[in-house]
Amino acid sequence: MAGDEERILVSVRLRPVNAREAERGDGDEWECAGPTTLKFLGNIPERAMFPATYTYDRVFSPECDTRQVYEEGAKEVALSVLSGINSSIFAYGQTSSGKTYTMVGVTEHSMAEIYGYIDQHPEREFILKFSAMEIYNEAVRDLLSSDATPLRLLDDPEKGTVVEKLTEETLRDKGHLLELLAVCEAQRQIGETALNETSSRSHQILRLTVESSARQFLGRGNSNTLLACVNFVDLAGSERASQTAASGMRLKEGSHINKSLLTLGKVIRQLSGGRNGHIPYRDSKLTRILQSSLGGNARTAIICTMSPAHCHVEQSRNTLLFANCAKNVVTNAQVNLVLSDKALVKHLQRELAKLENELKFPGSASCSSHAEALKEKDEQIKKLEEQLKELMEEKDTVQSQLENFRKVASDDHLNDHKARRWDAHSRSSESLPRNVSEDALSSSDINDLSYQDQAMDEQPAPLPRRPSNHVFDRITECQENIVASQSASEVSEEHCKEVRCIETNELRRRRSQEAFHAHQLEIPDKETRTMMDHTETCTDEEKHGESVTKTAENAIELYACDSDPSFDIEKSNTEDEPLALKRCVVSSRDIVLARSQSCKASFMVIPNSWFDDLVSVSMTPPPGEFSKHPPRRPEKVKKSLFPESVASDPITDNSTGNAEEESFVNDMSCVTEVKEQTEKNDATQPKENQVQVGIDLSPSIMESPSQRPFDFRKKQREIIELWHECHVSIVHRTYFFLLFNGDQTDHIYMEVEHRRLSFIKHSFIADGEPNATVATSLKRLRHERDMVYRQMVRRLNLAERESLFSKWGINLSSKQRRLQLSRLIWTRTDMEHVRESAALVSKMVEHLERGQAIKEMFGLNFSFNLRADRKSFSWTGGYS
Ligand SMILES: Nc1ncnc2c1ncn2[C@@H]1O[C@H](COP(=O)(O)OP(=O)(O)OP(=O)(O)O)[C@@H](O)[C@H]1O
Repeated sequence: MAGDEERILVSVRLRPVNAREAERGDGDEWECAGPTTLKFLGNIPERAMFPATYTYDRVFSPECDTRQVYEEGAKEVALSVLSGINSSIFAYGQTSSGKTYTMVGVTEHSMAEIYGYIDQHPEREFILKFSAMEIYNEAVRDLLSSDATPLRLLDDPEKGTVVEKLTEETLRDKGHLLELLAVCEAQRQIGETALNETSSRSHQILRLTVESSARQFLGRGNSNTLLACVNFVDLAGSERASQTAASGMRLKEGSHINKSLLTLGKVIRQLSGGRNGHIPYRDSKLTRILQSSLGGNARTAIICTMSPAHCHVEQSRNTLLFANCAKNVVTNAQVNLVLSDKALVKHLQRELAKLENELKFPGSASCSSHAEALKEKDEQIKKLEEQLKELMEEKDTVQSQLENFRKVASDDHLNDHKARRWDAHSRSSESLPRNVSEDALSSSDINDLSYQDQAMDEQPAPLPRRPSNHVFDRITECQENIVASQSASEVSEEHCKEVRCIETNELRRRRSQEAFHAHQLEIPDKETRTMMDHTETCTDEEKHGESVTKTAENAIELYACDSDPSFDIEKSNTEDEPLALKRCVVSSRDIVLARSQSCKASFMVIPNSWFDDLVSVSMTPPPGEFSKHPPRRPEKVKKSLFPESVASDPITDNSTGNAEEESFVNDMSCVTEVKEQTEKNDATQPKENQVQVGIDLSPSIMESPSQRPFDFRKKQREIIELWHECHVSIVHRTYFFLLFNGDQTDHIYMEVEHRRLSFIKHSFIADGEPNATVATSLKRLRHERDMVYRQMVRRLNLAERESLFSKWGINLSSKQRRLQLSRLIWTRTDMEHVRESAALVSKMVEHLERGQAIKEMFGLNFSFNLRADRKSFSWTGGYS
């Protein structure tokens, strides 16, 4: 319990002149000028440093009896023991000044009052214990024991200094106490000095311990006990040895007495100036034992006794100086409450709760620094956790890319193998659509294609013809290859086909019939074969040839580029026309669009099943395996794509199988063209079939872009809407949006994009309801948004991010702001939103700046798993 600071109660008692002094006529040097003032009556030398008057808490004149001294100078302090407060009463003064005389009286009065208090408080149970010791020649002796063996002092962590084996008698009653006091008096070292015939040669400490508890709580386990002790200390004389004419034993006693008193003086002086520095309690037995009473947990009263004699003026002044110091000493007495086990548990629980509360709500200054340190550490941990999370996400992304890369490599290996097989077959005799996945194109594939281009440029030779008797064998083999590779390269394989449309158109003029026939041959089911048989037996071959030629011409018109200055179709003769067309397509875009990875690029983010219908045609298994790999709607597709009006072409039948050229012939590429021609040539063809294959064959779509004015804005808006509906890659959207800005040369690209998206859109709902590819597409889109979300930290500083958040209406105080933003981009189709989305995504993707990105990027692969030897997009490094 917290105590109150108070100063030592210091009083001075001036004893009467004794017989010796009176006999010498020595006395009356001092006068009690008031209850607190002592005045020196003698002459003070001019240069003397000591004052004439002294003020203390109480000054007792020679006329005051010990009762008054007790009442006014000790009682309050002494009786504190009944309240659980330690207390000490000292008597300090030179020999024969009346210390023992005073302390005996004070002790007796205190004991009497204590017992009187006990008698007045029957509700409490008191236990009184008494012990007594003396310190003689710096040895502690038990005054209640006949054994004069010095006692050791021990340091107890709770009690402080304790005297080992000191007898402590539990008082039965007041009479018992008086008996013990008598024993102490008898045991105390007494000797005769020149000043005192019965001089106390030791420091005596009588200790009464009072323990009290409320009777009503006794035995319940929750009672509180007050425990304190009061010391009555009768010090040995503080005089100098010379003044007592000491010699021999007395001189030795004097030196020890003075040692303890000297230390006591040091301690008092030290304490009087505050608690700064070292307090030499341990320098003497006296100060060690009384340490708690000297500026500690005790109330203290010092009664300084002095002789009025002139001959003792110097000692009297020393006593007064000691008193002056003592009155400045501050003590901090506390109530000593001893808790029962149960009460102790309760108390400890309260303390624990208090400490926990301080930790939770650090309000005090002592806790604030710890709380700040904890907060700082928490923030550091949080940052590290975020960094770790981002690193883990990056790791997952890289791992995913690696797996995709491995998959592509595996596909490449497989497709290379197929390609080699196919090339072998092609070179040998036949010309069949190449169904090798573009997605899995290896560098050798690209080289092969380049070679093919070159070969075509240099050798626009007459179209080869295939022997009809090998057709179905080749189809079967091709389909086997396709089925085998389907699972590995399904996406790219299908996606490439659309772009092959563009490729194929270059050759349309010179080999439209072969290509057309090749597609016919890819429909191996019974109905198709019947149809083919029919066409082969058709006698109107010329008519059919014209029809096919017209189809090819339309296709060429669709992709013709008349804006390129290098293209001079008028200069081309008939044989050179394919070459000229090819040049047109190539030179107009500075790249062989047909050769690009554009198909994969654009379609990598588009689920492969968007093309399932068409793939089912190209991948239709041979008749014997049809049940294993049933096409989804082979009959409808077949009817749509290969109407009975399509007749066999003897040229096709007689194809010789130019491998390079045949590799350009793609089943899918022709599908659209054939559809166009079919639409035009066979007006009776049911519209139903067209819709069922998921292609919009409306005139607006099928019209060649070169044949109608180029309304860029309108087309752009339509494409943006389609992007949104088809959940197209936001990177693709961004690239496309930034690359194509309305140049005339952009026309064809936008037309292709528009048609592609229209086709995808219809594929989404080809079965009357959104198919599973929508979910796949959305999943990939979400993945892209996640990448954007992560890139924001790298590409944008805090200010830029906050500016963006504000611009996009994201509350700066909300959580997951970057995530919110990533989920917002490209979610609307208004131009302002589109521009901002494109700007943001381009910022996240390096090197994506208008003008810098060449337009061939339209055809590049925006996916993350491209082979290293291709120019590809990378989130971390732009294009590599
Ligand atoms: N106030 C007093 N009134 C009457 N007599 C007193 C008073 N004070 C002391 N005396 C007497 O003076 C004598 C010495 O007193 P006392 O023994 O108490 O001195 P002391 O300071 O204890 O000396 P020492 O240090 O040598 O023990 C005693 O005979 C005592 O009766």
